[in-house]
Amino acid sequence: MTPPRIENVVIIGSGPAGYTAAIYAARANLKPFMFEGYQIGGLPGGQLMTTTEVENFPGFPEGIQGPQLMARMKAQAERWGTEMVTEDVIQVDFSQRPFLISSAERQVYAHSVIICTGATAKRLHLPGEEQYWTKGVSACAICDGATPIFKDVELAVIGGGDSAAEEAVYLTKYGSHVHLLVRSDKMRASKAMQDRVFANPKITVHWQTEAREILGDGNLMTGLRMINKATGEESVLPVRGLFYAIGHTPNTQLFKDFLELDSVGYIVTRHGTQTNVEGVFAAGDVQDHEYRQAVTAAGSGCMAALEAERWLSARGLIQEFHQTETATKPAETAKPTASPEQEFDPNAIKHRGSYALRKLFHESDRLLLVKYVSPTCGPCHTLKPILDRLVDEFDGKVQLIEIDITEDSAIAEQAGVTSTPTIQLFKNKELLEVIVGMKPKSQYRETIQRYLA
Ligand SMILES: Cc1cc2nc3c(=O)[nH]c(=O)nc-3n(C[C@H](O)[C@H](O)[C@H](O)COP(=O)(O)OP(=O)(O)OC[C@H]3O[C@@H](n4cnc5c(N)ncnc54)[C@H](O)[C@@H]3O)c2cc1C
Repeated sequence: MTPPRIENVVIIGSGPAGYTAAIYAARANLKPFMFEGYQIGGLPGGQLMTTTEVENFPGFPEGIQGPQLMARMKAQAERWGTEMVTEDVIQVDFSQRPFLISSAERQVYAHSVIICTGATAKRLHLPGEEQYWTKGVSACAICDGATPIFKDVELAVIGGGDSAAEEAVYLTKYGSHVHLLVRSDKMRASKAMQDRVFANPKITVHWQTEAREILGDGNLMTGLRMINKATGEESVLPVRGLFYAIGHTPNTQLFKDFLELDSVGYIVTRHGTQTNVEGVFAAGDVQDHEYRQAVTAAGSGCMAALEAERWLSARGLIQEFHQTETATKPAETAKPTASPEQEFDPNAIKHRGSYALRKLFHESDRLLLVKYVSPTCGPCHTLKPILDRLVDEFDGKVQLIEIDITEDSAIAEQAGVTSTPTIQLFKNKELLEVIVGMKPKSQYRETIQRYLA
């Protein structure tokens, strides 16, 4: 029997920390293996897949969309030979060497592991929150506060700790007034932070107050319904922005039996990114409750890869993989593309744009999978490689058409698309099923199989 392959390094998580670790490990000829994640601890690409403009990542003076930034990091990690699978890790065993890392689809052995599973900002899941997320509602004032929609309007922050106090003060730079909603009759924030809040004439603290509902005009948030728990009185604040500062949950559930965690569940690291288990490193938000920025996560991802390489090298465990010529060659500039009419091939499996959709809708006798996406939609980026691979499994019986709703808004409106990703299945001009949002991979496969049967 062939012994199982043992990876030099497995990276768990694909936010800025994971991709940066992958770039460094791959360039060190370690050929890292990455579990990008899928659903359990956030999207592949991490938290920035849920935001729009990122204005503070160095190198992008004009700003960059979160999903675009992550796509660039991913491409860079892939270019240098990182092997990636879009799967969640569901179990690890750090008590044995090599370590064992398992997803629902495979088991991987590794001499070293870099954990970059990030943290998830806590949300209250209030009525209206889904609808107005990124349209007024945010979990990161430092990231989103300077966005034009928050300029010179009233804003609200929920929370009573240091982050809430800091964010309220920070937001006074942009908003006309900031309302701080504190659940109890005192704040947990340090005395110094509280003093800054109370001394700021642009902040009103609402004690013993809880938010109940986010109101909006269908497009943007316009208000917040809240209740004073002491008096029972309900009122509406005319705020155009709401920032949660109620803490983060680190994605460390998987590791609690093996790694030292602090009192709130973050991985404890020493001398950079080392955990209490030799050969296991942690980088990014999963071990940092203080800075929680893309650039600090990327920085610690770099440190973890360098530390893993040194650790492997000191123990003679490295199996080197040399770079291919393609990786080391600078990327070619894209060639000009032909018009949709010239490009259209009725027999192709994958298509893009309204021209292809119209032609296939009227002329194809195959099952059509129409995927509506938008450039700022994180889950859309995640779904792309998954559906691309899936339609290949069906030997040409399915055709996939991608519609970017920002380019083909009329088509999207006609199709009744209100959020992305939306998948519509058609056969012989008949709409068979609509799937909204990102679902488990098996659901897409089963749905296609059902209509092909
Ligand atoms: C709305 C919003 C806007 C933000 N804007 C900015 C900004 O403008 N500038 C800035 O610097 N920072 C911003 N931040 C903060 C920034 O996104 C984070 O600091 C950064 O993404 C942390 O990177 P990370 O790699 O540590 O983790 P994350 O980005 O959280 O990535 C974690 C990764 O781990 C994966 N994962 C989790 N569990 C598993 C598992 N079991 N198996 C496999 N994979 C798993 C997830 O799928 C994900 O890929 C923002 C955050 C939010 C929420």
